[in-house]
Amino acid sequence: MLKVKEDILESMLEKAIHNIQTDETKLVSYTKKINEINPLYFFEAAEKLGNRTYWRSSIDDFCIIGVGSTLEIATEQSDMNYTENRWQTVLEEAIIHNPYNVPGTGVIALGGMAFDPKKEKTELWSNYKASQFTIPEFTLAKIEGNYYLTTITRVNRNDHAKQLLTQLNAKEQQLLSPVESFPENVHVISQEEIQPESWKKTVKKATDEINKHETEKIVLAREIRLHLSKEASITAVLRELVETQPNSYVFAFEQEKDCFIGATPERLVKIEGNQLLSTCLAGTAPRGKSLEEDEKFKYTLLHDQKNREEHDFVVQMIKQAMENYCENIVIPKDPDILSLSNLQHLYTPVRATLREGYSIFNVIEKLHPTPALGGTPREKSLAFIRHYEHMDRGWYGAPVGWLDSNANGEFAVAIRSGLIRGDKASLFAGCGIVRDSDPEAEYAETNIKFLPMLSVLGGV
Ligand SMILES: C=C(O[C@@H]1C=C(C(=O)O)C=C[C@H]1O)C(=O)O
Repeated sequence: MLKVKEDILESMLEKAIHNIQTDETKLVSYTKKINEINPLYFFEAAEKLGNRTYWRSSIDDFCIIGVGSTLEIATEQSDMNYTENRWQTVLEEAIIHNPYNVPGTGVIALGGMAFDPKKEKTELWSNYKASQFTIPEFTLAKIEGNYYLTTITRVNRNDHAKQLLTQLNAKEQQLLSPVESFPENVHVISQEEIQPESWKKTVKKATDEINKHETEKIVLAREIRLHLSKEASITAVLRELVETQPNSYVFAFEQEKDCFIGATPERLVKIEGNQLLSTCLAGTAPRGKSLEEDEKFKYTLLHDQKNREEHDFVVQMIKQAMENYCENIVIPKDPDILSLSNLQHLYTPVRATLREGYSIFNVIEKLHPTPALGGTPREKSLAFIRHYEHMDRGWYGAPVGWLDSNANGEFAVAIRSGLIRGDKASLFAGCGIVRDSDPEAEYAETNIKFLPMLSVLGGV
């Protein structure tokens, strides 16, 4: 990876074009600080400049927006080798100017993957690959009160630096100009649950399977389909998610006319330098209507054997997975509570030091799917889901996130999410089934898990 000192994009472009001998292309990446800008205004202004990606962290003042696509790393293969190799090659050949040693700046890829590439893909997810990462043409990063704009251009030997620069400047101006009006949000006109009774029967089937000692935990998800009052404005939906789900990651991945969007509380992995953070999240209770009731639910959740067992499957699996690539693994003995707007979860943070030679790709591959979204044991529970679940999860329940050229990155598990397609939307929610799960209670739990998305679409 060649780090150049020139801080003028034009001379970088000229030099890159001049040095290209063959038919190859080169990435030129230039990062600068810019004045404060509302990320959602930037997102809105980008509407006509290609697919957009939005990511806001659950705990830090950290938001990234990607606009357009300079390069796609996409594959229908299920392992991460192709993506990792391609990403490494891209970085080795890139010319990068980034004077800020801040995670999330410089060359960055944003993307996600399918929950289970072995499950047949339906038309619903036709625009999303089994693994798809975008290196955007423009990236806005808002990090701890600072604003960084990165421009990434792909040049070939026939390009003209001045011409490229004029085009980039015009787009940049469009992105940074104030938007005239903020779009209005939609509301739900009609709502269809996909086979709820059959889903409850599948829950029963899962508990039978568990009682036969075939498996210990199986996570089952279901879908609701919405008809919206008009084509949804992704900016408007994001604005409401950001406001209503302060303790969650808010994400949106556009592909053509579709957008996978949500607000998930579940971190899969965060890597900064060699410090790794993961989260075990499983076990659910509603929020109380009064402080007293809320405390009661919290206490019951912390002491409920079924929920503790469901949670512990995740803790044990993540611990084991970490042992492959990490040292200094620190896991609290007992879970804590993570309170969200609509419900609360048992929560155990996992901290560790990533050993040298391992990357975020290795960790994702080992962790996904954790028993919070798949089950225990992994292969048997996945086989059950593949066979009996009447839906195409697509990217729901899978890792989504970002990584940068300094090997930092963060991925969340894409739950509390939905796929918006114009004036239609599919929302997804699931829950962990264990020995004594009751189909009606699990059904009720999934109804609460639909709420974060359903409410921002004006459905409640
Ligand atoms: C599967 C979902 O959530 C997962 C399942 C949970 C549970 O069963 O208690 C809790 C948090 C998540 O790990 C979902 O929201 O769709």
